[in-house]
Amino acid sequence: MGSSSLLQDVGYPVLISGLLFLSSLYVAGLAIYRVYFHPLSHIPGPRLTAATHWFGFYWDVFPCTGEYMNQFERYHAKYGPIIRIGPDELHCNDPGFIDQIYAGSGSGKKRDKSSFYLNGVQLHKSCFGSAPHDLHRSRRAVLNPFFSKASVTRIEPMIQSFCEKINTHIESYAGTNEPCNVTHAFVCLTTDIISQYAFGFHHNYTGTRSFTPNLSPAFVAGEGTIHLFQHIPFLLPLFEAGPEWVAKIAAPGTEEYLKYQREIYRTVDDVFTEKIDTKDTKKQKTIFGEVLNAKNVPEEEKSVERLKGSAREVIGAGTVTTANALSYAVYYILATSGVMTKLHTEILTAFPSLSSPPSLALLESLPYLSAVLHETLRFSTVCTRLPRVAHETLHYRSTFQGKHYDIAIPPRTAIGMSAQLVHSNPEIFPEPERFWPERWLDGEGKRHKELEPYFLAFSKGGRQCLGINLAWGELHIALAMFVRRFGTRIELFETGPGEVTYKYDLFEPGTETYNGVRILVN
Ligand code: HEM
Repeated sequence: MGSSSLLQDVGYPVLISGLLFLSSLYVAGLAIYRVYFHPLSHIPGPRLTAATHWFGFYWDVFPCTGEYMNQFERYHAKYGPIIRIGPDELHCNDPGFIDQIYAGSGSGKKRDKSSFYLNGVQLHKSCFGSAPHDLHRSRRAVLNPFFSKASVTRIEPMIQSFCEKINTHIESYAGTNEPCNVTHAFVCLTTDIISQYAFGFHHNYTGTRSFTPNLSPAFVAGEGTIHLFQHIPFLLPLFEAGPEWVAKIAAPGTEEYLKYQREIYRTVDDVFTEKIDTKDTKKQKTIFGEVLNAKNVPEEEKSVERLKGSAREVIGAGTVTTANALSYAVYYILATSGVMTKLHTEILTAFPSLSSPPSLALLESLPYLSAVLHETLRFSTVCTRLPRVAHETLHYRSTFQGKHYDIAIPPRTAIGMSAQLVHSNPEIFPEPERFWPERWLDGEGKRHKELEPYFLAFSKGGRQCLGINLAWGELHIALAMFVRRFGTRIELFETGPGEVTYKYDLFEPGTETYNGVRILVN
């Protein structure tokens, strides 16, 4: 019997009903399998999260945006330290398990990234986007030397000169009663620094006193799409290949993100066609010049596609993160009684002459500056859950909130830990909502290291932030130069806690208003 005679016999309504019935049966069967027979079925958590990804979609994509993470605390309170937050994903809220989840390569343990997580950005040709452990290690080895402490020390004068440039603009606001947006100032600063270091040239975002244009709106919009693409990955290549006007209609603001991305790709093309000379070893060394010159880097790691991936990750990861932290620092220093006076006094002693900034090594030895920066990063952290996929079985055996748990997590399971939850854990950070730099200092005012194991701002292990030394360098130099120059002459302008309290998991903290931290200079 042909298909047309089958249709004539049963008719469309019956056929469609049959298909719907079979689909429902499949969906129900899959849900039952996931809840009762899946290798993770023994892990506690709400049934719906185990049964379907659409639960996460509901909280993170539609009708909510980036709010799934905010549910975890109450799930943990109900179900325990390790919970199932998706059919294939777990979340842990016990800081004692950090070293298991984020084990370093030195431990001999392998950690992949989860493909669901990476779907959101699809940076396949980068370290960040390399899911398998070994591939990640080999790619990271190429970039590691450029982010060592010694490399950051070499570019200190460059960092200082960009800081001086933005501070001169900020100075021009003095006495005008005109607010200056320091979030935008710091985004311009970090963008020019990382571009200069990567390519030996920059777009001069630090060139205008209004700090516009800057990449802040592009990043906010771009990060807003990550959850959608995690759930519906085929949309991302379409978005990236499509015209900017389509992006503008579909999700206003994302066209700016596309523009930024295309600009980076053009820059890498210019490097390859030698319009930009990164190989001139007499000039300041650049990341891409060094990679292309290196004899020990395999040729396939020098391909244009590979370097586009790296350029995107390095420029993307190295801008808004550090700029956010700097602007959060300014907010908390000005909003918390006594902090500016104490910090200004410490910095003045180490930095007596405005025209000769001290070395980074000296700045890093200042206990209160270090405490202020750590306390800032406790709030201004990458707020998403950063899952890792262990190759071995993980055994959680511990007492959590008075109850003993013995849970075996099968190999190749994605499990993450939200830095935001750890950083607001009152057992580790008493009065977590309070900005209190002294928690990082001992009774004599010296820095202690007791809280270091719970400091997750840069994540931990083999996939922790590649740019951690550069970030610390920029944070110390920029904040010290800013506070030295403006100290007690500045005040907040129409900036409340909504600007620095994040409500949404948009990778970078998603805040209520996105106006940025604004100040008046007297
Ligand atoms: C305060 C500033 C910064 C914070 C809080 C921060 C935080 C993080 C975190 C949490 C990760 C782990 C992401 C994951 O697990 O998927 C990460 C990765 C990364 N960061 Fe940063 N970051 C900062 C600054 C920088 C800077 C200045 C750079 C410079 C290039 C940078 C480059 C990277 C790269 C390339 C990765 C991917 C590393 C890999 O997968 O091996 N970051 N960062």
